[in-house]
Amino acid sequence: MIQSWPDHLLLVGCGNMAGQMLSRWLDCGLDPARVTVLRPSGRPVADGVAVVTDYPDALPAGTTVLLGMKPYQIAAVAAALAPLCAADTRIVSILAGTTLADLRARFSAARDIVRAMPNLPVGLGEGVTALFTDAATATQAKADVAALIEPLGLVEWIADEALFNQVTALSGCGPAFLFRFIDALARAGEAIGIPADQAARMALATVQGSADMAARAADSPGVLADKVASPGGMTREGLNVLDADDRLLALLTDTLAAARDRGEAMARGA
Ligand SMILES: NC(=O)C1=CN([C@@H]2O[C@H](COP(=O)(O)OP(=O)(O)OC[C@H]3O[C@@H](n4cnc5c(N)ncnc54)[C@H](OP(=O)(O)O)[C@@H]3O)[C@@H](O)[C@H]2O)C=CC1
Ligand SMILES: O=C(O)[C@@H]1CCC=N1
Repeated sequence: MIQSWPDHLLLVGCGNMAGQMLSRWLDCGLDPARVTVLRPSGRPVADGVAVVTDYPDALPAGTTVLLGMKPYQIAAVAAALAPLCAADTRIVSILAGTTLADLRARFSAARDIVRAMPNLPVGLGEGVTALFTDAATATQAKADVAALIEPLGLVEWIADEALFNQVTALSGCGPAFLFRFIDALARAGEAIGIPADQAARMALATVQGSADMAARAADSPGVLADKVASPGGMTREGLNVLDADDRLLALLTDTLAAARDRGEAMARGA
């Protein structure tokens, strides 16, 4: 597709997550002169990107604002930013646990508000971003936001905001769970006698190769697992441990549920 970028993009906060999004956009051709980053530290971001430590007096017409600070900072940010917003200011929020209703209440002048939940691999164009908005957001704004997010990887519109904490648990938090898995696979290898550095290399490459293969395969991951397992062989014995009482499934379900519950608590202001 031919990428059409916002004329003006203001990032409020540019840390781990928004920084990855911006890095990918710049790699894909976004003109840095269109970007302003507001961050208290004033730390430089990238060549040509303006960094400010305070809000401008006004926003250029049609500015797209990416809210990329921590969720608990929304009240302070909205107090300073909302008076600068007009009907044509587009707001994209990546704040976990911050509902569209909350954003609409705080940015009442803005018509187009979209919740986005990216994950860290967006910096490679291999991320996942969930999107949600409501009927008040214009169709063109939805399309423009989707086009902005598209270079980051998989884009999934979520029909029901009630599922937003669930998808955040799966894909937003997911990289942390998978990094933990890779680490645990390596440490388990070490525990059964493989030198630590070799186990770390082998665990990472095994996960990378398996994910790449699963992404290209016609078979589902569940079927692929069975293809690795020779009847009466080693893999089946290992799978029997993971599968006993749905151990791995139960562990991951508990993991996602805990993350989801925290999102719901954050939405209640906890
Ligand atoms: N980390 C992740 O994997 C994901 C995070 N998110 C969401 O992204 C958001 C940011 O998380 P993350 O990037 O991890 O956090 P970071 O701590 O890495 O980044 C926070 C950013 O906010 C800036 N900031 C701090 N105070 C203010 C303020 N008062 N006004 C404006 N900006 C401020 C910081 O500035 P400075 O750089 O100057 O310190 C920094 O750039 C959160 O809302 C989180 O829910 C969503 C999906 C995944
Ligand atoms: O931990 C958090 O709250 C955010 C949301 C998804 C990833 N990081």
